Amino acid sequence: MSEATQAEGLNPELKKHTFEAEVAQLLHLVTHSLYSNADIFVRELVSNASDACDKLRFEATNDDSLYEDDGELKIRIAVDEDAKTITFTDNGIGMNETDAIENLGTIAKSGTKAFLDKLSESQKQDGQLIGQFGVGFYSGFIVADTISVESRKAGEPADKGVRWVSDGTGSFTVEPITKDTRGTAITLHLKEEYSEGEDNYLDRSKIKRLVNKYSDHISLPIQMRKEIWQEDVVDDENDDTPTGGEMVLTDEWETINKASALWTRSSSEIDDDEYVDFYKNITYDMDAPLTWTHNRVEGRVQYTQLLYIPKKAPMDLYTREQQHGLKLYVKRVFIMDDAEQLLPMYLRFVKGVIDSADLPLNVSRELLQESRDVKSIRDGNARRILTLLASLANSEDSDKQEKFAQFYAEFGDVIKEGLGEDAGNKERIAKLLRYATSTQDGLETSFEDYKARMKEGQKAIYYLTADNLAAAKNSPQLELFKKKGIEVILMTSRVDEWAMNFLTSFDETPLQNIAKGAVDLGDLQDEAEKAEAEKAEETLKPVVDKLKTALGERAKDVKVSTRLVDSPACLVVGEGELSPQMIQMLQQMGQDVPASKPTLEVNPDHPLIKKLESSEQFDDLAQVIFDQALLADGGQLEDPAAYLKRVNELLMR
Ligand SMILES: Nc1ncnc2c1ncn2[C@@H]1O[C@H](COP(=O)(O)OP(=O)(O)OP(=O)(O)O)[C@@H](O)[C@H]1O
Repeated sequence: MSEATQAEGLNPELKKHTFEAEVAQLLHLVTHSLYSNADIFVRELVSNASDACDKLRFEATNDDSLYEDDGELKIRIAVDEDAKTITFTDNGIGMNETDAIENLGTIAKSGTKAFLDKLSESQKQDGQLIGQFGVGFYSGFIVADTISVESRKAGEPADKGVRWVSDGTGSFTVEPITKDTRGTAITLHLKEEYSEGEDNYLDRSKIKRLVNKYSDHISLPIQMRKEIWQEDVVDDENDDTPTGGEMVLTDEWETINKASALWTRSSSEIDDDEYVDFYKNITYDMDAPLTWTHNRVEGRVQYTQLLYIPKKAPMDLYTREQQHGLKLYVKRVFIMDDAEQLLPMYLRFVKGVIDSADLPLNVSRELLQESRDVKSIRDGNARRILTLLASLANSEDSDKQEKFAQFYAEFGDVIKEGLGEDAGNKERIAKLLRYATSTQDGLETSFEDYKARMKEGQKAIYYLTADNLAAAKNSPQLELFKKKGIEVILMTSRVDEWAMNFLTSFDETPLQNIAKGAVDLGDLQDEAEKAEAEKAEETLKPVVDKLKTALGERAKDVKVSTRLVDSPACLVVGEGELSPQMIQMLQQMGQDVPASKPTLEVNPDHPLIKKLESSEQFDDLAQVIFDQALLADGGQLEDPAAYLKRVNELLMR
């Protein structure tokens, strides 16, 4: 702490102190780098005043007399245009001389000191960066050339008050004063440039706006003197033309914030209407939310989460520029909107508020990205939302089931992205997924339901991806499964194939895409069938070889199929390879995907394949069979005109 010296020629009790070296450095940075963020002083001083009230409330739990018959904690902001000052007054815990010297002359937090030391010269010019750590009280010096603090500590006599004054350069003075009221009044003597023109902080409406923007949810009343509209009084009896009135300041104080942070209240005291109103307030959604969850989370980081799931997906859910994330508060002080670090991408539709006392007040987006505390909040939020969804999905209550169905119709595809993004929650996400199947049309079969219906001896969950339900149901790949009465999950959304790359099993049962790799029905295939397949492979070998030559570069290979019943042929890609549709989709999205060729599988029992062997138009027929297999798979022909020409020629024979 600084050495006190007697200031010459002034109050004999006035003592001059020099700032701790780091404070002087910080003050220099604050005034030189933060001028473009000048507004923050309002937030910082209101937040300090609110903290001081919180501290008093806490101390008073053991000693009621600290309230000194003034238990109504509040913050007042007064503007004096003549003196060019703005004063923040609170009736919180207050400070005595020792406190003032200690708290306003040093930097208490070791982290801030370390941060300061690490900054390079150019970084010190960077307002964003400087704003990251708690500039707190010192932010007042961005706009003020002198700050005077008058304070008296709760429970101490009136003559133990203190006046602390500084111009924010190298030193400050303290002197004893008599102050009847408990608490602190901080007066900023505004610099010329902040008391006129665009940046005029003497403008009451500007201060009100800033309080509403940053501190609306401070749970104490923040008051300003009430202004009323005074009509111009017309004296001239002969002339009653209105000449316009003016705003007049009254002696009455009015509360300018809502003074209640919904999320800080216990959920048992909040009714549904309040939750819905608050949601509408923060989202501008006209509709009520589908559901919400409100919790105090204790653990490594303590925070309150109030998370909402909207009823409808926004138009821009899939555009990259979509604003998402939660509102972040630190100790009820608004920090930022759309804090995207607080939620994983696949939960970008969730709205709400996070309030943590463990994050620094001046936390920036960059800092959020690196913070372990933020990661732990993000993980907590993801788990909480997935649990909420699971409780809807598994509920016996038809209302909740209906809500889940509504949710799934709007956001089902987005949460599938989580399979790739959030490996830790893959199982939880997989449990929420619902599909149509070859035996059930509605989007309602879960992997769990499917497993419960699996045939005896079935070792895998079979699924098929296609562009739409009709294409999936008519897919040649499905024929053998239909014949054997094996249910297959039909996935028809664009993200399915991509998402399923990340999910290879569910609850220890492997998941198998029936259009990829060899069909392995395991115990569901009997010995006789296997023997027959081997025989067919042998007899058809000359045709298969000839097909390979005819198709050339188009097919990777040609094989005798065991999965076809009614169709002559189908296309198959290798295990782990991308389907032709997926390749096409990625290419449309501008991604550089290496082309990979499918294998043509032919049905040895189909008349068309049988006819091939002796056909004079072998080559044309081979191309047509390949093209049709591609069409049946939902693919697009490279040369539709050539295909039609071939088909027409064959028809005319
Ligand atoms: N209105 C006030 N009443 C009582 N004490 C105050 C008041 N304003 C500031 N102080 C004291 O001064 C200290 C320094 O304030 P400052 O805003 O610089 O840091 P902080 O509030 O501790 O940190 P941060 O602002 O980053 O949360 C506070 O910790 C508090 O002890």
